[in-house]
Amino acid sequence: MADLRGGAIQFFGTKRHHEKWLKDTENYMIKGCFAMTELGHGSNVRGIETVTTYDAKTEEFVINTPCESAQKYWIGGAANHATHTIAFSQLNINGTNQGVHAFIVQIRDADGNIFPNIRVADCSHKIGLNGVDNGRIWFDNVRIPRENLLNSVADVSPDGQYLSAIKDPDQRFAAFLAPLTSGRVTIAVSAIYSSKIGMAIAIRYALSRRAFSVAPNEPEVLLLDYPSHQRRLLPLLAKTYAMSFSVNYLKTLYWNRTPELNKTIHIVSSAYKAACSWHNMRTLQECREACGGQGLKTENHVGHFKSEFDVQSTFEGDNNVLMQQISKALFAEYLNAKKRNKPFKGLGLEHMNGPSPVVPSRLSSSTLRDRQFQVDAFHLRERDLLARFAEEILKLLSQGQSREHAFMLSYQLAEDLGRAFSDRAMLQNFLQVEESVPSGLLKEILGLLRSMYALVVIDEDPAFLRYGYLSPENAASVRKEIMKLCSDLRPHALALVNAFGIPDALLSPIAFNWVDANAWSSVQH
Ligand SMILES: CCCCCCCCCCCCC/C=C/C(=O)SCCNC(=O)CCNC(=O)[C@H](O)C(C)(C)COP(=O)(O)OP(=O)(O)OC[C@H]1O[C@@H](n2cnc3c(N)ncnc32)[C@H](O)[C@@H]1OP(=O)(O)O
Ligand SMILES: Cc1cc2nc3c(=O)[nH]c(=O)nc-3n(C[C@H](O)[C@H](O)[C@H](O)COP(=O)(O)OP(=O)(O)OC[C@H]3O[C@@H](n4cnc5c(N)ncnc54)[C@H](O)[C@@H]3O)c2cc1C
Repeated sequence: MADLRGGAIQFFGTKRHHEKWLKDTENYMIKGCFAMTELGHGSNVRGIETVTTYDAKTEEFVINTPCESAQKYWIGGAANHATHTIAFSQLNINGTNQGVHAFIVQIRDADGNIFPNIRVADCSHKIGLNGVDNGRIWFDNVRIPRENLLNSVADVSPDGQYLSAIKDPDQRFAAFLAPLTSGRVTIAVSAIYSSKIGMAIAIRYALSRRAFSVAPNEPEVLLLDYPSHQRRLLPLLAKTYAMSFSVNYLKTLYWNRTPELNKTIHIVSSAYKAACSWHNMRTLQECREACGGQGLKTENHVGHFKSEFDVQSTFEGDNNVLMQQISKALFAEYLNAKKRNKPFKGLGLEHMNGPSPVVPSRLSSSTLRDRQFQVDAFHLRERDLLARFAEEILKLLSQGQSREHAFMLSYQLAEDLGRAFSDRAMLQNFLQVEESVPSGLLKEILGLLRSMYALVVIDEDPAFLRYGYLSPENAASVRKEIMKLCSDLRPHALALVNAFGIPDALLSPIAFNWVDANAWSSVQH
């Protein structure tokens, strides 16, 4: 995708690249694409098989696709339009593999003719996102100037010496991956935009659609007056609000990024991209079903959006793989603190430095709605899961397992921990927004939404019961309180979706007068 390519030149490139390529990329004289993924390797970037060598005689790099699994795959824009690509490849200098590097390669001329030694094919029809021409690229010993190596992290001198200020191959690799973060931020934001549209359509429809009377000669009941319908939609609305505040926080964090924050932004963007894209799919499915048959009409968006946005859990990093980055990073923080006897600092783990929170044995309605109880419950879960995860990893290591194998075997606690981290960070983001609002009705309604978010997270995660953070009686109280919160939020449902500020034109006929929209007079004759 052009924006990824432009970003890659900005991040991986240096002055010579910025001056030569950025302007033409921005004004679309150059149509770019981003060729990282291969048929054989997508998540495992370190495993890609494209190989680049250096010819000191001609001061050129030679890029080659050595086998069919090395063909670049899924490359957005490559099938029909892109003139240039950022090709990711192993760099082999004098027989030593220096790891993954990025190169600018022209693949078509301005008239769209494929360049010599380049082969391109289409990835064919997809279940969604068919507006993007995803393509496949083979490089047949393509020669490019030495200057086309994006050299912000490493360089090759004219006589073929490999030069890099980052000696540690892991950190050099990390530097090459850092630009992916902006795409993940974009996807997290975009996922919540589409969740908001789905919610606005489904709730507005539920405020006009009726089904069954509950007493003779009474009007049929509005869908949103069914407690069960409220239970299906309003917790998702609360989560959408929580994630909207969270992606705004992430955008600010990214916008104000510094090299020291790179790692934090990688972890938070991985967590939020996964959480928000999974939430979007779940929300769109529930909204689609809540609209009944109308949810299947493309013009009503909610169903169609599912196929368009399903890819968000995969591209820019598979969600399950990105979630592993969180537990890996938290384990490193745990070792750093415990083994070096240093306080936790960063990633919001400072709560680990204080005493373990105690959850009251009897959870009244006011306690369940109390922000301190909610924060304590989330802190307790994260703290306990991190300790359990670290203990399991250290035990496996002491039994002689490799680090990679230990992480592979501890996936259940890793997934629980990744979720606990993400939920707690989002609750913090929500509370920051709520605290910034002056007392009054808006603050009260935000408090209801925040409590709904926190209690639904507790209700949905078996860890709270599994590890004893809550008793079965307390878990039952949580469930009852959610029903009460649905009834408290019901009167504000329309205002809450209107507050998203989505222009009517971006909603769909069933969000308005769907009888008129389907009247004979509106049938195209
Ligand atoms: C430039 C952008 C401009 C704007 C963009 C707008 C875009 C709009 C989006 C819509 C269009 C999308 C189209 C789709 C495009 C694509 O899909 S592009 C291809 C995407 N592919 C991936 O995301 C690959 C996913 N895999 C990885 O990222 C990595 O392989 C990995 C799984 C994260 C790492 O695996 P591994 O080999 O196990 O290495 P580790 O040991 O885990 O990591 C090494 C160290 O590097 C650190 N690190 C990893 N990633 C980053 C990062 N992004 N930023 C910073 N640091 C990173 C990691 O934490 C490790 O550090 P240490 O633990 O300290 O060693
Ligand atoms: C529509 C679309 C557009 C795209 N655009 C681009 C683009 O422009 N440029 C580009 O470079 N790429 C692009 N991609 C590729 C995308 O980035 C990859 O699909 C993604 O990184 C996942 O890699 P993969 O498809 O090889 O899946 P794999 O990595 O093979 O993953 C398959 C499954 O294995 C699981 N898995 C993988 N590793 C592990 C592990 N260590 N532990 C447990 N489970 C694991 C994953 O969770 C997943 O469920 C695009 C993809 C699509 C579908």
